[in-house]
Amino acid sequence: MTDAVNALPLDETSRAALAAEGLRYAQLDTADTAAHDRWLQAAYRGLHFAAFTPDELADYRTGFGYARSIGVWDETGADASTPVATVASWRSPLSLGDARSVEAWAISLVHVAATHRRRGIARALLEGELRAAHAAGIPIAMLTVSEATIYGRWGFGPAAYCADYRIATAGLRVTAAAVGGRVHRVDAASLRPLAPVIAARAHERVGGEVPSDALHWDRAFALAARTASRAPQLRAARFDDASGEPQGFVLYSVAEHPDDFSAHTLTVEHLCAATDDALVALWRYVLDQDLVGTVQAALRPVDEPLPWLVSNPRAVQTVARREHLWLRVLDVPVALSARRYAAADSVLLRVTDSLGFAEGEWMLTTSTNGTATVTAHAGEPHGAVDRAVAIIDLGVEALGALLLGGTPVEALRVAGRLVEGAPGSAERLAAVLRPTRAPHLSTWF
Ligand SMILES: CC(=O)SCCNC(=O)CCNC(=O)[C@H](O)C(C)(C)COP(=O)(O)OP(=O)(O)OC[C@H]1O[C@@H](n2cnc3c(N)ncnc32)[C@H](O)[C@@H]1OP(=O)(O)O
Repeated sequence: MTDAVNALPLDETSRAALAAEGLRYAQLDTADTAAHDRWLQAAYRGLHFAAFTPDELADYRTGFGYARSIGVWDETGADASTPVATVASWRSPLSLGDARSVEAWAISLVHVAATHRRRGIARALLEGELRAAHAAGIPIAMLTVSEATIYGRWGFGPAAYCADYRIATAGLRVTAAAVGGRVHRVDAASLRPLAPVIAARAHERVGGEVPSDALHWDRAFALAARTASRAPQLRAARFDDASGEPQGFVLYSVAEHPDDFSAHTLTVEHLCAATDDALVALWRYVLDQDLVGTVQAALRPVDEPLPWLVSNPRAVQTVARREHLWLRVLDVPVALSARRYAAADSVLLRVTDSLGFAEGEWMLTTSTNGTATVTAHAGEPHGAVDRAVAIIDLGVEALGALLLGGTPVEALRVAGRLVEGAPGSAERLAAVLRPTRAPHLSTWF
């Protein structure tokens, strides 16, 4: 059953727009098992995943039932009971670093069947989600995307980035100083209960993280029907600090090299560290494996200290770097006042938003203790503000991109995505937003 906190009312504007097209827009009744199964099959088929088996459907019905699942049905189609479009959403904390977080509306499983594309169905779904979340007082919407070309038009901007690394480990030494505590090789399944606990601690250290649900962790640990066949390949290690407290873990698999038994490839499936010591110790464990020539790790932080842990920084190749978490600000004062800031200053943000939620002039005033106040700037028209204030004109998608401090202000200025209303304003905003660690999201949702 959809969790009560996620059961926001259906958006009437989108319902009417789709009804005018002869389409029924409705919230899925997750108590109806057959309807739920058809919705799940349609949503995942829309993303080109293989069809679910009955066991897999049972996992997903239970594991994903908390979400608000919406479908669009075409009663004139050959299979009228299967939705031609889907979207799922739920309330979730979004980490902001410095042990802070803010509530956000997570949006996922957006799909429109190939038979119904380019008729405005996705627009109705997305705008419906944004209006529903805004009406419920949720300050930010967020998603991870299939294509980076889709969501900017609805005010989302890329706010956290990720990198894929490949490390040539032959002859490579880990030069980082040894840390206290120790790494234990363990059964993957034994780690499963600890994973969300350690992840929650790790997420406090960085902006951009979103807690994973139980089904996600079951899949990661090869305990779900969908991934059970991977269990024999899955290896695990746990890091305990000097007092014996688990502070990190790594899940990995090793693929044999067809010709060279000393050049296998180790893939880091998930490395989670709640402390610096855990991070260093787990990377040491991974990189020190004999008979491995290559280590690869995807979806890692862009500021991973890997090159600085080893004897040869060039052995660490960044094979991909891309945007990962997209944010859409719905309530500027709540979104901006939730995080900590790196410097004291006053910045007037003049935000344009075609959907209206974030439109306005907002005064961000930060103090030396890192806190901020954000108020609607009711005073002067453009250009007549206090000369001591930095002034930035920007669209809501640029505001989303900047929110966690992971997108360079200067790059947005050069690209014309923001405009200085007073000289030096971009540099001042960058100083205010600078995070300790690059924002990072270690999963998809
Ligand atoms: C958060 C997530 O779930 S990410 C997963 C997104 N889903 C997928 O990638 C699955 C495959 N793709 C699809 O299902 C569909 O093509 C969707 C959902 C991307 C788009 O659905 P549609 O109903 O065709 O979109 P709709 O007709 O409402 O188009 C709205 C706008 O988006 C644009 N658009 C639609 N698809 C794309 C695309 N793939 N790339 C760029 N722009 C697109 C349209 O041109 C239109 O632009 P406009 O601003 O000029 O009006």
